[in-house]
Amino acid sequence: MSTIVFTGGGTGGHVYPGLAVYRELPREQQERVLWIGSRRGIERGIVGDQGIRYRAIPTGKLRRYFDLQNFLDLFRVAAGFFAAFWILKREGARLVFSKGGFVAVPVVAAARVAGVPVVIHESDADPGLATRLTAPLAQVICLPYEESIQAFSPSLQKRAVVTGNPVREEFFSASAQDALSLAGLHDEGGPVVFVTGGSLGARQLNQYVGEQIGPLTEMATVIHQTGEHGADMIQEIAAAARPGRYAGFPSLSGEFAPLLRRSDLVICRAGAGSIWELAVTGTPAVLVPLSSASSRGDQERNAARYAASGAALVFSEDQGGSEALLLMVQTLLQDPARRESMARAARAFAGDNSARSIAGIIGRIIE
Ligand SMILES: CC(=O)N[C@H]1[C@@H](OP(=O)(O)OP(=O)(O)OC[C@H]2O[C@@H](n3ccc(=O)[nH]c3=O)[C@H](O)[C@@H]2O)O[C@H](CO)[C@@H](O)[C@@H]1O
Repeated sequence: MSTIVFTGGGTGGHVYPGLAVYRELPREQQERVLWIGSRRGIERGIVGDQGIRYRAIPTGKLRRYFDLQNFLDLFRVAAGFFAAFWILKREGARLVFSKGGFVAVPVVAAARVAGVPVVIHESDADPGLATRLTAPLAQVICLPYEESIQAFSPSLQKRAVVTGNPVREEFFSASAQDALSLAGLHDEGGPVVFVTGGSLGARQLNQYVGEQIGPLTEMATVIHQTGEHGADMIQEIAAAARPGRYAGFPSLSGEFAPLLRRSDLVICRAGAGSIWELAVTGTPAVLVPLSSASSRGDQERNAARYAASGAALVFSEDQGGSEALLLMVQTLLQDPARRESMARAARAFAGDNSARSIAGIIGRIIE
């Protein structure tokens, strides 16, 4: 029986939506899935935990600036291409589904040469480099928004389908009840603020929490996901928090969806996956996008697009420091009617089950 190959990695945003699609496939198709990722990327652990077969290939980063590493990486990408080609042939691959990230580029190129149909999905409002490189090789290009189509040439636009962003099933079904106990806290029934920096954590959010943990925990119970790089600060922040009102974690897994459901407000980066999970759980948010000075600016555009729906507010560095953010949080926590209208806007934004639509596209191609 031929294999369905999933690929994608580098950050959680290029892995979790792929898992959401995987889980919507019929069981007999799930059993045929193999994930191709990198040797050391975040995807290896996440995919491995799901019991999905995994093969690693060499990968190189695609930088937009000049660096001597680029030459080395060219060889790594070429090695990745041949490794992927060999895997696709040996497995008798029937289809490749790419969730993007650098590792996906040689896999999609190999699929094209091997004559294997490719479906790709882009999460961000405007396509990243990997999507721009792989779109011409794809049979179907799945995009989050109608206006995302404009980024492609007229011939590629014909292959584009607007699917929204796939969110894992647990975000639809999670219950808020007992969520705080999963974080080791007693639920007093008061407001809960969840601060999350996305799959890699966010130093800036960690700094804000560190500076304002006293007043924040006077207003609410605070759950804080720091990223691995912030693990060392958790103890110090906990010591400055009101007792019983703070729990910090480098990363969360099964607790994530229930905690989103229980939260009255989330403060987070504006990664595409994070935004769609907020939408599905109907959780009001303050988005603090990674600035265009330190990224390609996708989070600023994601944030602006989502905030325009009324589901979130955007806080940017030039609005002030942690005191200004605290004020915004306080204003929202004191206004339940406003949060209720934000929650309604969020749920309306989420729309249909995107993972199911993409699984349907895959199913029709491999029929
Ligand atoms: C710094 C960076 O490059 N960020 C990009 C990355 O964000 P990032 O990798 O953070 O991705 P998203 O915000 O899209 O999704 C984060 C995912 O990680 C999960 N999660 C997070 C923390 C945790 O402890 N446990 C956990 O499971 C969330 O549930 C979510 O599914 O990919 C996104 C999608 O292309 C982009 O929009 C972001 O700009």
